Amino acid sequence: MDTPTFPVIDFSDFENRFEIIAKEILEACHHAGFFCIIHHQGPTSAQFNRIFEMGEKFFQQPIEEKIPFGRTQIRSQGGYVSLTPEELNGESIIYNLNKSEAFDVLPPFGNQELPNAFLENKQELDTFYKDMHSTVTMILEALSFALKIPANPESGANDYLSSRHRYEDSFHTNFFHIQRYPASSKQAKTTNTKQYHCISNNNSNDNIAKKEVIHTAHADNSTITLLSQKDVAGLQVEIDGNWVNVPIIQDAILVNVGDTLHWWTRGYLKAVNHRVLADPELKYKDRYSSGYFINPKSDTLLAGIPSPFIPSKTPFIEDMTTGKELTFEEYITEKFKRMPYKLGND
Ligand SMILES: O=C(O)CCC(=O)C(=O)O
Ligand SMILES: [Fe+2]
Repeated sequence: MDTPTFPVIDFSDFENRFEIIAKEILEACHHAGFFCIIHHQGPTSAQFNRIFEMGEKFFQQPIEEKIPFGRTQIRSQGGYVSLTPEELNGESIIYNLNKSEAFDVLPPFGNQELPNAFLENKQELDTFYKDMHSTVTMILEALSFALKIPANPESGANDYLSSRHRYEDSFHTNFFHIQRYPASSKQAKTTNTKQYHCISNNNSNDNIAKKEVIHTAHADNSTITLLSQKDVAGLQVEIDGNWVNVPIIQDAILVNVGDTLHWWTRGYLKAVNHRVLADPELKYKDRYSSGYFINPKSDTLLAGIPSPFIPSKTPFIEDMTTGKELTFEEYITEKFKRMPYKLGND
């Protein structure tokens, strides 16, 4: 069998080519669960690089400067995720099981306390955030259309999914995760090799030595995630049981289905495992990536999408059979209860 290729979807002339693009998105979400968009109207690589520069400025400081911004509970909102176990006021800071440190930026209108590296570029950051969300809206509208969900009877918009992920409702659910994997020449030795537990199946024949994996195989919790990797490759996605390398394409944005959308569409749209391997370049160069994790409003019922593609009845994930339909808040609480170990919200 041929090795699957990574889906690339061209967003040029979006309005006129809407139906074609929508179909391609649906096919990619149904099959690969992962794709990248090119010629889109969202942030460019140059804009992402500016955000990575802000991250770099923050990360390169001594740990004492970063600790005051630490995230201290599994579900806490925003802030610094450390590479090593650290404490803030006697509480453990959430630290990364992967070989990376991270900073989670919340949507701009919530007044998150930000370190200077971000605060001094607040306006640029806010614009970037909004632009990212506009891209999310375009993708969700296209998906609603391709899933044949009836349009809004008042406005005619395909807003079934996007109206449940409105920018102005997103403060407590969405976050932008900026991540730095230090060059291996600078890495301290860590002994932690625990894996994320995730709901999606992992049928992979994964015989890669653990030491080469710098972000273990997992599916995201989100509805969808918008990802970007800078300069140093290494991201792989599991498609049809094969690990497929995700190319770095100038100005492309990666998109993937998360567990919430997988559950919500009863498995029609797939949250697939992905991981990061140490690329040879990582020896000398830090690797940066970012993820914008989109979640629905807390009271959104994750059931009953009026689409002919989606059977209305649960259950399909054995683990999560509860006998009743769940809101996002109930679903995520239930999910975290069942997960022996979970880091951050991604
Ligand atoms: O670093 C990457 O390229 C991927 C990161 C990722 O999958 C995540 O943060 O959920
Ligand atoms: Fe991920």
